[in-house]
Amino acid sequence: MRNDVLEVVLSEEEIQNKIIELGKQISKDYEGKNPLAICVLKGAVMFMGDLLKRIETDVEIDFMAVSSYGSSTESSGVVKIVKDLDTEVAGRHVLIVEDIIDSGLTLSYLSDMLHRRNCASLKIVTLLDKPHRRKVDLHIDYRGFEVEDAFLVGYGLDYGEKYRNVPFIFIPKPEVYS
Ligand SMILES: O=P(O)(O)OC[C@H]1O[C@H](OP(=O)(O)OP(=O)(O)O)[C@H](O)[C@@H]1O
Ligand code: HPA
Ligand SMILES: [Mg+2]
Repeated sequence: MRNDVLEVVLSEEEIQNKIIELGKQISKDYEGKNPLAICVLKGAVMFMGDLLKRIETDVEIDFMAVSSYGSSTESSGVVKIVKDLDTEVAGRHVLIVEDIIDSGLTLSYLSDMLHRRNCASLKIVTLLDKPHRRKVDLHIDYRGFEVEDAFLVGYGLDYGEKYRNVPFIFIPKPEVYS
């Protein structure tokens, strides 16, 4: 075990079992629809890879990179697009794949942008949801886990770009932030 873990919040097994469930539901809902899954980089990269393997219908993929946290644990409130999509979304069934929804600012910004580009439908799947932190109203179609109000890392989630490669999700010891 790593020595910077205060508490393991979700084990590798819990995460993977939940992804199997989400994959089944999404496969059923999108049967025959050829959806476009959009990974919100960088945090959603692990979840995207594991989830796609559990979706049984044909899916196309693309990536967007946005950033609002930088090396802080609080959203700056300004969503910066670092990389836009390569794919035309007009007329497509878009599924946004996110690791965590916290204030909701990132996804509210992205959803508005994709609606303006005239996608045929837009749904959101997130592995983690922190509903108590929400600053804007947001409809979430598929949710893995509701989590407590603590800054989490691992499985794609970072603090200052660290911990993304850890296969489980945890609360780090307080000294990590100092
Ligand atoms: O609901 P919000 O308060 O907007 O927070 C959620 C977003 O913040 C994180 O991304 P971040 O901006 O840290 O970029 P990263 O994915 O590259 O870490 C996370 O991956 C979500 O995209
Ligand atoms: O809890 C979190 N951890 C890492 N990144 C985040 N971005 C929003 N909330 C979080
Ligand atoms: Mg981050």
